[in-house]
Amino acid sequence: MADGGGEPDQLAGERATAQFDVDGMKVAWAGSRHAVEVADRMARLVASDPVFRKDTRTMLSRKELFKDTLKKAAHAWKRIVELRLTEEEANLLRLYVDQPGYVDLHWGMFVPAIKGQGTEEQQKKWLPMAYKFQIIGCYAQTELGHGSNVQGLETTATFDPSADEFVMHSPTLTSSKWWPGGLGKASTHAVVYARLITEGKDYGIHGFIVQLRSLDDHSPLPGVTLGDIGGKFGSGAYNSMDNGVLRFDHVRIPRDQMLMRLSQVTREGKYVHSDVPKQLLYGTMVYVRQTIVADASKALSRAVCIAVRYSAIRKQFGSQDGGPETQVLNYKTQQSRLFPLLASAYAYRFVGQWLKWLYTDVTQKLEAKDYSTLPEAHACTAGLKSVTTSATADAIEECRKLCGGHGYLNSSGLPELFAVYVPACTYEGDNVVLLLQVSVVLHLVARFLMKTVAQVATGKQPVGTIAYMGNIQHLMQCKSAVNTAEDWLNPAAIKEVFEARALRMAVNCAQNISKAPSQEEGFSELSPDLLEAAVAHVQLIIVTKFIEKLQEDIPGPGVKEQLQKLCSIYALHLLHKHLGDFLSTGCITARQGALANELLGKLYAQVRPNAVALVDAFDYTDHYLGSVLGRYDGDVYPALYEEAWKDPLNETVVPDGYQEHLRPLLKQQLKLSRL
Ligand SMILES: CCCCCCCCCC/C=C\CCCC(=O)SCCNC(=O)CCNC(=O)[C@H](O)C(C)(C)COP(=O)(O)OP(=O)(O)OC[C@H]1O[C@@H](n2cnc3c(N)ncnc32)[C@H](O)[C@@H]1OP(=O)(O)O
Ligand SMILES: Cc1cc2nc3c(=O)[nH]c(=O)nc-3n(C[C@H](O)[C@H](O)[C@H](O)COP(=O)(O)OP(=O)(O)OC[C@H]3O[C@@H](n4cnc5c(N)ncnc54)[C@H](O)[C@@H]3O)c2cc1C
Repeated sequence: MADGGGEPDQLAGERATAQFDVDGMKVAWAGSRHAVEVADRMARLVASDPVFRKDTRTMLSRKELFKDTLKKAAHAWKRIVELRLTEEEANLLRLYVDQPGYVDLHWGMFVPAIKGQGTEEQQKKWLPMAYKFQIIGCYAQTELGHGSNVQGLETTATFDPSADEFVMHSPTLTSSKWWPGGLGKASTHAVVYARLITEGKDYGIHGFIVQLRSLDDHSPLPGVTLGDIGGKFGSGAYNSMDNGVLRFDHVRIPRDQMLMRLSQVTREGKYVHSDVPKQLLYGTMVYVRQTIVADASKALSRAVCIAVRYSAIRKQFGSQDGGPETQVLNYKTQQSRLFPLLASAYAYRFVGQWLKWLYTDVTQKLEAKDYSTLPEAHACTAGLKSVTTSATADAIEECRKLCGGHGYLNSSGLPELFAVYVPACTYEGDNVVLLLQVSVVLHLVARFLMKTVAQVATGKQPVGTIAYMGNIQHLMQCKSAVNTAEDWLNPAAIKEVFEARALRMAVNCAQNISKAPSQEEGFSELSPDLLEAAVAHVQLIIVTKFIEKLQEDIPGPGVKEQLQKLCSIYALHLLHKHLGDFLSTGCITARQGALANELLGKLYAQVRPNAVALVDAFDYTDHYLGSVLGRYDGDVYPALYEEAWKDPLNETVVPDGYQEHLRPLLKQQLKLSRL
């Protein structure tokens, strides 16, 4: 339809200008042809099922929304069982249902916590029940008074040897468990983190499996107080989740419900710690942080897909001589705001795939009792979770603005996407707190290297993602050789300046900390700088993993070439954004910074004819996108128009409240005017 300026054929035209094989790009994005096929099948299965409709979700009351979530979760499970879906298929089906709910915590945290921290015997007992949904579990760690500081949790689990039981208790208001998803209304069980006390001694935080609700009528068990903590940011959005509050009043559980893989309490009440590092208690968080990084690319690519397609449809202003209006995607400002986000979506996708590999590798090593890579796994998951979620939340909001006024409508899908996504900056570790964890590692390495710089060639070399720091002698004094804008296309030139920037920032911090009266004071004083050093290090990891991805065989005409452009855009837009870091650490000159910006402009122009095809490669159904602006067919205006009429306000022509509030007001004003 061409009525009123809406031109769906516009997207067909955009697709025709693509200079690469979109199917090949789908494979590069998904990771394999098999992954494309399964994702496509599950997405279509969900999209074609009326139970999974979500177009009126933002108009539901909290109670209706929660009930709708229960219905969808139960229906999804029914389909998973009926169709005998594999674990991979079931996870994808749940992803495409796209409604946060208790199942996310059941599969995402309760089951992994038992797998990671339970003994074989405990796994045999609890996992089959969890796998069949005979019990529903959540992850109850955070308390009203303590979230980031896990060591500060107050809930107690005191061993009573006379009964061979633990007594779970919430001694203060601030010890109430507060936030756990699925806890408020749905869960029957929880893995509860509490201070273990035995023989009068406090042994710190440990995990316990606790039944909360009756399996007959779902009522809370004696001594257990449970509820939902209340409405959250945005309409629809994360309000489908029953984040909950939990208090214990001397609730007894059998001793064997303490998760005992890391440490045990004997029948007599003796505390025994096995030879595994204590930090494995945090293993579930490492697992989830890794999945959150992979999810960042999904959320970001959805927002970018909407903004790119709509920008190709939307037209504003004509040429001076009254010619047709211009697609807003042709404006250089729109491109310079949007294409770095498109490039970031691909960058996060590839770093997410790498992180999954790292996590699997570390897990295998842990099983073989090799704990050497645990700090690397912690620093990478914490840092990448922090940087990718913060950037993604900002990017979704930027995409909303890129869609102008219509982006602010719920029907654009962007307000809800933002509201669902933005707590990722807080949950599973506040992003600042997590970056500080990374900076501790960087500071230690930088301090060590500064001390041993003379013997660094013979000394113990840093490995993994901090290996570059071992190249300290070169990186502290190197000068970029870039002389033309095109020189910045060389991945080695990019890598060198990102490494030098990250290392110099870490070393500067370490030098300044060493001048402070104590390391603790120095660390506190310098913490804003340490955060920036950690960000520089994490951005280096993302850039490096993108470059490494391009060294792989990537089939499909033109696919690798497009990815090379996106990789350059990703790195150079960061260089442009953080120019102050690169200049102040002396890694590049002002002229080299200007050359990078010059190249960026050229790259945007090269991406422009491919932009729509690059978002098509994400392979999202209209159902999953949930946006009238991002429709595959580009038929935006009729859809926007139709969507408006679905609003409950439009159910009557004259609004409710007219008789009580509008009519008397209007009549009164009329009378006054006649006086
Ligand atoms: C089906 C598949 C789908 C899966 C997807 C599911 C996703 C579902 C999404 C649902 C949505 C939301 C879920 C949200 C759930 C939550 O939010 S759960 C609660 C999360 N809470 C936190 O993240 C708390 C953050 N705080 C911490 O992690 C720690 O307290 C902190 C690391 C900040 C500090 O730890 P401390 O022990 O107090 O202190 P330190 O002295 O700093 O550390 C001691 C040493 O331990 C090392 N360390 C710390 N953490 C880890 C870790 N995770 N792994 C390994 N090592 C760790 C640290 O480096 C220190 O080491 P050192 O002594 O220096 O060598
Ligand atoms: C939607 C949602 C779902 C959640 N789901 C769960 C769940 O299923 N299970 C569960 O157990 N928990 C859950 N949580 C809780 C979540 O893990 C915590 O909110 C999170 O870990 C942050 O802790 P906090 O709330 O104590 O923040 P705080 O630590 O109080 O943060 C407040 C401010 O202080 C700053 N700050 C804190 N410490 C430091 C420091 N050392 N240095 C500098 N600045 C600092 C932070 O950066 C932040 O700006 C959920 C939270 C949300 C929002």
